[in-house]
Amino acid sequence: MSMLSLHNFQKSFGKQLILEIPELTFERGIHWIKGRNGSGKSTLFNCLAGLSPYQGEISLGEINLKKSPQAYKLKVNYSQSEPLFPEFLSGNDLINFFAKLKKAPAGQSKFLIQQLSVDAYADQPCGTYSSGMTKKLSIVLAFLGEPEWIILDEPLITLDVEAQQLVSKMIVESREKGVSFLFSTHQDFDNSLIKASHTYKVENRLLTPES
Ligand SMILES: Nc1ncnc2c1ncn2[C@@H]1O[C@H](COP(=O)(O)OP(=O)(O)OP(=O)(O)O)[C@@H](O)[C@H]1O
Repeated sequence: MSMLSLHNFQKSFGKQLILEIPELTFERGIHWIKGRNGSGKSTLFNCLAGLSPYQGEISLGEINLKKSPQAYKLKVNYSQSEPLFPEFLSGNDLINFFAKLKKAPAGQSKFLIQQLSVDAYADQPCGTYSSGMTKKLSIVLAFLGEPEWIILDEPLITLDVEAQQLVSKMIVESREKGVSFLFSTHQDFDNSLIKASHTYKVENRLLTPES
């Protein structure tokens, strides 16, 4: 399992510089990124997931995201804060698609959809889902395959308490199997659920370690 690192990283929208991270390595573990709304957490995650262009380098061990995007994306999974899925596709359509893309082991999709009770609605079109149902689907997609890292933007928002506990349990159990995590919250939450090993704050374009 490899470390995730940034080197001379900069992200701008037009002329506006949003983030500047000269050098940073995320060691294996569970990393909690804090920051107020608009500080740049989602922008950072979109870059780390390979969904948004940036300047500088992002690497997973020896795998450079710009040079080997497919190899990188096989090992780094992502759930967006408020995901939008095509409303005419069903949860099952997306799960089957992602399972192939991420080379999911046999039986994994079934296990995950049962674990989060997504099986109750996975045959319905995504356009009919509540925000909590959409969020649970996106969490299932983020766990598919054999990722080394899973990035979860605001993993607990819009979920009921039971689902929050299930997702927290999935994170803790996957960590025990060696998977590392980056997750964000814009407000404090009870860290005894997820047990983050490192915390950071996004502020003034910088990502500063807190512990
Ligand atoms: N596509 C875009 N074009 C221009 N500016 C953008 C774009 N996306 C984000 N920004 C700006 O980048 C900054 C960081 O936004 P970002 O969404 O990453 O913040 P965040 O910390 O994730 O907050 P939130 O929790 O509200 O999503 C904000 O000032 C935002 O206005």
